[in-house]
This record gives sequence, C-alpha cells and structure tokens, in this order.
Amino acid sequence: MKKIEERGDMRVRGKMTYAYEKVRQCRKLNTLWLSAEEVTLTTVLSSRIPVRNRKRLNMFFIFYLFTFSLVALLFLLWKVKKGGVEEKELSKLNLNGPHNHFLGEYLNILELRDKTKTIKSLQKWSKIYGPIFQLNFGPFRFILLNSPNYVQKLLSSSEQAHLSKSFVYNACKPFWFDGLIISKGDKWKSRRKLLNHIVTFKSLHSYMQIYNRESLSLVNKLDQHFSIDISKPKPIEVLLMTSSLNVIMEAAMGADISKMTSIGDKSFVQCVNTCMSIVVTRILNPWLMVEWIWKLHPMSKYGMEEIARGKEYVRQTMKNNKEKKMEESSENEEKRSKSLIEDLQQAGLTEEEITGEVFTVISAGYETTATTIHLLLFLLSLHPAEQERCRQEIDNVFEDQELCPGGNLNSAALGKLKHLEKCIQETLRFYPVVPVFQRQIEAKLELEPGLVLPSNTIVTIFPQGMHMNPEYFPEPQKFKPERFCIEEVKARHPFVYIPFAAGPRMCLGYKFAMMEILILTSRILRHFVVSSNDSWDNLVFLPNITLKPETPINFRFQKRKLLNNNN
Ligand code: HEM
Repeated sequence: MKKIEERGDMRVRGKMTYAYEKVRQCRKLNTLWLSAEEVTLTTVLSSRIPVRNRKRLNMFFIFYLFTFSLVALLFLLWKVKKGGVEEKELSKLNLNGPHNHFLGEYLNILELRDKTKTIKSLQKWSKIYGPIFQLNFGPFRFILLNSPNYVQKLLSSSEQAHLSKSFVYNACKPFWFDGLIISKGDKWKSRRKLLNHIVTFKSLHSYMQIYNRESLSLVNKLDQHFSIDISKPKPIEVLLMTSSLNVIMEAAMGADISKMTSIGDKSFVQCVNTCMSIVVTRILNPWLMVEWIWKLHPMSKYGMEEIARGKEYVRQTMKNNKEKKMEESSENEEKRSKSLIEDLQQAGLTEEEITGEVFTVISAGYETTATTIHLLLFLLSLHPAEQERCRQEIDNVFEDQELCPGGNLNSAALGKLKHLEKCIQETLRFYPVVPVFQRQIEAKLELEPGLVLPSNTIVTIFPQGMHMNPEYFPEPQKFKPERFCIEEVKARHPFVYIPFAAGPRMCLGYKFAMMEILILTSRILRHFVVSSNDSWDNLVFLPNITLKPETPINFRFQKRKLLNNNN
C-alpha cells in the first residue's frame, strides 16, 4: 500500500517537474503552451500547496468527492423529477448511442473526461452509430449529427433560433465575455459585421506584409534551432505558436509582441493560453459548469487574475496605439490599415467588450493556424513525394519576380500554390483542428420527415466523423491531396467537409488562416527539407479546444542551398 502511495506521489511530482520545466522553456521563447492538467498542477503550485503536504491534498480529494457526490445526487433527483416535454420528445426518437442505459451518463463521462481518449472515443462512436446518435455527458444529453444532410439542415439554417451556441461555451464567458464566438441574436449579428473588418479585401491585402515578415523571421529561428546538435530531431510547436501569435497580435491589436512589456511575470500570450487551458478543464469536468462550485474552485480565482492581466495588456496597447497615431503623419495614417481594436473603439464598445473580442479573435486565430502548419509539416514529412511536389510549385513562385517582388509573396502568388493548398485541405480533413462545435437550438429543427429535434436540444458536430467515413472519402486513412481537385470537390456533398464549420456562423478567419498557412509553410519548404521519424500511428490527440498532439512531434530540418538566398 505504502509503495503504491509513493508511486502516486512520484507521478504527481514528475508531472509537476515536467510542468515547471515546460513553463521555463516556454518563457525562454516568450510563449506558453500548457495543457489543462499542467495548468491545474501549476495552479496548485502557485497556490503554494506543497506536494508533500498530504493532508492538504487529501482535503482537496475529499472536497472533490463531496461535491461530485452531491452533484450526482442532485442530478439523479432532477432527472427522475423532470422528464419534461422536450426530454420526452427526445426520448421518443429512440436514438442510439453508447452506454444507453440508466448509468450511461457516468460511463460516457469516464471515457470523454480522459483527454487521451476523448477524440478516439468520438471517432469510434461515429463509426458505430452512424448519421445521428446521442451521448450523455453527466446531466447533459448531446445529439451528434454525423451525416452531411443533417449537418446541412442545422448549419445552413439562418433562423436566429438555430444559431445559438450551447451552454458549454459559457465556460469561456469569463474570458471572452459576450464575444463573437459566444454571443447570439442581434448582438452576434452586429458584432459579426464589426469583426468582418479582419477579412475585408483591404485588410487581408494589408496583412500580406505581416505574413511575409513573420515567415522570414520564423525561417531564421528554425535555422538557429536546427543548427545546434544537427543530428538530433527536435520539436517545433513552440516556434510555430509564437509566429502565429505574432501575426494575429499585429493584425488584431496593431501590437508588436516583441515590444510589449511583461505585466507581472507573464506575457499576454501566456495569459491567453492559461485562460484557454482553464476553459478546457472546466468543460471536461461538467460539475465545474455549476457556477457556485466553479467559484469555490482555486482555478476560478486564478482565471480572474489572468483576465485582469489580459485587460491591462489591452489597455496598454490602446494607449500605445493612441500615441503612435498622434506621432503619425496624416498621409501615413491613411496608408495604414486600422487595427481591430481601433474599429471596436470607434464603434463605441466598452473596454471589457473590446477585451472580450480581442481575446476571442486571438484565441480563435493563433493556435488553430499554428497547429494546422504543425500537422501539415508532419504529414508532408511522412509523404516526401507530396512535399517535393509542393516545393517545385513553391520554387517556381519564389523565383518569379512578378509573384515575389523584393522577396515577398503577393496575393497573385497564393493563387499559384494549388498543390500546397490541397495538402492543407487534406490535413484539415485528417485533423480538423477545432474538433467539436455545438449549437443549442431554441426552436424545433426538422432533420427529415419524422425526425424532429425539440427546442433546447444540444446538437454537437464532430467533423472528423464525416471526414473519416469511407462512404464520403474512400480510403480515409490515406493522405491524398488530390481529393481536393475541382472535379472531386464538386462531386461531394457541400456539408461533408467542414473544418471551418459552414453557414452563417462559419469561421470568420477562414481566409486569414489559409493565407497565413500558405505563406508560412511555403517559406519553410523553400528553405528546408522536412523529415520526421515519429510514427503516425502513435499520435494521440488531446481536445484542448483545438486538437493538440499529446507529446511533441520531432522533426529534422535540412537546410537547402538556394541560388537566390534572399527569399
Ligand atoms: C485552421 C484555422 C482555423 C480553423 C480550422 C477554424 C475553425 C473554426 C470553426 C470550426 C469555427 C466554428 C466554431 C463554432 O461554431 O463553435 C470557427 C469560428 C470562428 N473562427 Fe475560426 N478557425 C481557424 C482560424 C481562425 C482565425 C485565423 C481566426 C481569426 C482571425 C478565426 C476566427 C474565428 C471566429 C471569430 C469564429 C466565430 C464566428 C462566429 O461565431 O460567428 N478562426 N473557426
């Protein structure tokens, strides 16, 4: 018994040392990437609860056990008593699903809460249960749509009542307030219009400078990274995350991240990341969705401290922007495209609302693109012929003065990177980096005659379920960019491939992301031949809001000899 306890202690201590080490490494690179568990551990550390103080840990355990039992009991009572109209209507549909019995709620939770199994379980159930099935997650019943026809019915509906996000998104409220991803009704409509600024032709055109500058800086950093101990394969995710963050920070906040001073001992990046990790922990522990339990949890206080720090950063950036504007000549001001913050200020949003929207755009926009580049490079490492095909296309573009004047790719160049674009699309088929999204419908939705979802149903979409279905994508386990040639795309159902969602609430940053990924990846492949000895089959993904490999992927980057080394 004593041995088991000691082993348990060692595990916790090992994990804490790992978390500490990761924080240290990330700080060096001015970023932070922590899993929710690591945040929990660092939260415990920062609350100064020593590991050896077993009594204190035992108290935590008793607290959890007590609250869990209490919530479970309340839920059982509620379920027995409720059986409301909507619940009865749903039950009448007799939908299939795993552990579809009285204790099912708890068994689903056990599988979904283990983050190493969440994605695998969803994949398994999508295969077994087909176009529509139900999942019980604690007291909540989620309906999963897994067929393009049903998905189209939901996502293409422009009825306000079908556009609302589920209550699960409330976990993000302390950080995003009523930001675009969460908001609903007229507020969502007006905010969507306002944030559309990011994707107007003029704005996207002005971001080309930012993408090009950042891609050069990334290549230099990769060069340094791989010049030390050349033969050793190394992870690159922190470098990719930092670059992607620089891009979105400059576009959204007009801020140069390298010039931002740290508030306390944390950068803005660390602050956004910590908030996101806290959100995931809360979502995967449904009892933490109960407001009063959440307020008692140490992570809640920690989260509020982070958001205060985040607000201070936004305030600092607004002040800097104002000073910059005053120094700028009116001619320069006209040339410069306004940052999102300036637009939001002009529209009369409060400081809290601006912080919410900025946090929303930054957290929606940097990890998604960085992870896509990361996985794309991994897939191209495993498929050298596809990598070479991309490189030929890239070399042609970089060596054409009209497409790459002064060493910077222009918008016309992006239209020529057709094969690379297909590889990105195929990567997002394998790994839609936003693995799950949800709606909570406020009016009935007819999926087909006789199959009507009652109002208040929580509808979940897990794109990978359709993306890996051989009926829609033959040989789904094979990396085949040619699936995205025009003829095949036209022949497919328009709602079968949805990494960016679809319909009125489709990803706002779709074009922004594609342009960034094309430019950053093409510059990398121009300068390096990328390989990896890691195995595809051993990859385990964690659902950290965006998909994240559990352990870093290691790469080898071999520098190419270029005739024209300027670009
Ligand atoms: C590969 C990159 C990306 C992927 C796969 C992706 C995917 C998605 C998905 C699936 C949604 C729907 C989420 C939901 O319904 O809950 C979404 C929404 C959103 N995305 Fe992205 N995204 C990416 C990049 C970006 C970027 C770069 C930005 C910002 C510049 C961005 C901003 C947003 C916003 C603001 C929404 C909310 C839209 C609304 O509710 O009206 N995304 N994204």
